[in-house]
Amino acid sequence: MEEFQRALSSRGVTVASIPGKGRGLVTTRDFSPGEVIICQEPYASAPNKASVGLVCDACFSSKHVKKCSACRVACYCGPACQKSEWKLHQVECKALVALSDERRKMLTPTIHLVVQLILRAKLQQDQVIPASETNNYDLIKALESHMSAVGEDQLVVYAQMANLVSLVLPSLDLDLKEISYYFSKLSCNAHTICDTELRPIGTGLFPIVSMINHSCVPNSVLIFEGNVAHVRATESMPKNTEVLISYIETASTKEKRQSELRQYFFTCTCSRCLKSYAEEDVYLEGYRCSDHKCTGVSLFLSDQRAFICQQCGAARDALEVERIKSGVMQLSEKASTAVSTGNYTEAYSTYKAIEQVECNLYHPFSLNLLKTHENLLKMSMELKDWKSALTYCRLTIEAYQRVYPAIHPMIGLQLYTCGKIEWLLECTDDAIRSYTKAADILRITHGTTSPFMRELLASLEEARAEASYKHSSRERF
Ligand SMILES: C[S@@+](CC[C@H](N)C(=O)[O-])C[C@H]1O[C@@H](n2cnc3c(N)ncnc32)[C@H](O)[C@@H]1O
Repeated sequence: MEEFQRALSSRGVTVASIPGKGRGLVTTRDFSPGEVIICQEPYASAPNKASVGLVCDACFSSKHVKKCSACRVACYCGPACQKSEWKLHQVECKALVALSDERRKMLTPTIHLVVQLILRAKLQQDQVIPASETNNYDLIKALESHMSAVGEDQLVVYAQMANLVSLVLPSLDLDLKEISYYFSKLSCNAHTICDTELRPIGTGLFPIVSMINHSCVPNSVLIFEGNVAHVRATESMPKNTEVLISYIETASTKEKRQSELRQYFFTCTCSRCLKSYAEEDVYLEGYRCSDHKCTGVSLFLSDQRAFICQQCGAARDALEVERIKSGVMQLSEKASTAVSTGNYTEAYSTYKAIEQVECNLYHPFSLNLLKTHENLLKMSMELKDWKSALTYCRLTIEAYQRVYPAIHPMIGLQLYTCGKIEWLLECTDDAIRSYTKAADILRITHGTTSPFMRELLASLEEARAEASYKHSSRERF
């Protein structure tokens, strides 16, 4: 631990005991917005089901990926990644080749992650592969597992999964109880690895990042480049500030956030969660007043068995609301089927029907309506209907600005999409405005050096050049 703390202190952070939270990561110097607090490669990582075979197992790049010719499971983007993983994969490869087709099917991403973790630990202990002060087995051993709080049913699942791991690695003398601990550790310490546009592509265990506690009003953000974790400050953080990220989607009500956090065995006490009456929740899940001229929000009052508008007192029959909601559910199923079969025209018209019903049912700030607008944006983009796409993109940006803090990657990414659509529609000045706003946010959350950011900055330059060309042509003629 001393070596670990020494390595951290050179990065301007330390691990400290935080009342009510166990350990936490604390700054030992000032950090400004956009500064990288931690950058770390995973101790172990595995692509998710949708990305297996499409991304490199070593770096998660999706370019030039080829399968290992022996096991046909592991994938690499080139000789450098294959070589860097070879000592570990050599052992894994033999185990995979020996597996029957039936057993190969059991190799889920979580099992794969634990196999990687066990092999790295063993090879580091045998000094076959190097360990470092910030990426070694002692740090994994010291991670919180909450094993004593895990319920009976979950323990049975962990035991079954441990058994599967031992079937994949029969040549190792594995302690099944210890493997169950790994699964429990992963459940409260592993992070979902997302691509730059925040689509999940895998899971990884990062020993320093695992020291960071959660807040629903975080001061930092975790973004990945490939499978390398980057934690950046999203606000000014003076020395002695606890680094806080969000483990969950923060655009949801307190009840939903607390329920999602149960997997981590704590109750969040951030400023949002401490509010006894959260006005934002009322709007996020609220219904529209039956009088459409009224902007109030209706809440279900059980004693009156009706939804009552909090502004004008108008009542809405609970049974009628339930009937409309079940109609929306049926339409949603129809839309999902249309999406999965690639029938985007039908999906678009079904989401339009949902939007119409929801506009009459929910308050305009409702998360349900936001989801429908996100779906309509996706479908219009699939159909290359750029005008509709622009309408829905702008609507979602307005909603994101209500539900997220000003510096949030989701707002930056949506502004970037908006800029791209405006550019396609030849609305150059609008595109410049959207790209500029996107860059202002994303240079804080994503930094400036990744290919993704270079692409955004190049698009902004191109739009500016086009605008000044148009401007100068107008002056000339
Ligand atoms: C990824 S670890 C973070 C480091 C951890 N505190 C430790 O001591 O190892 C996640 C665990 O930290 C604790 N934790 C994280 N955020 C918390 C919070 N806001 N309040 C209380 N406990 C928290 C929970 O025990 C959770 O399962």
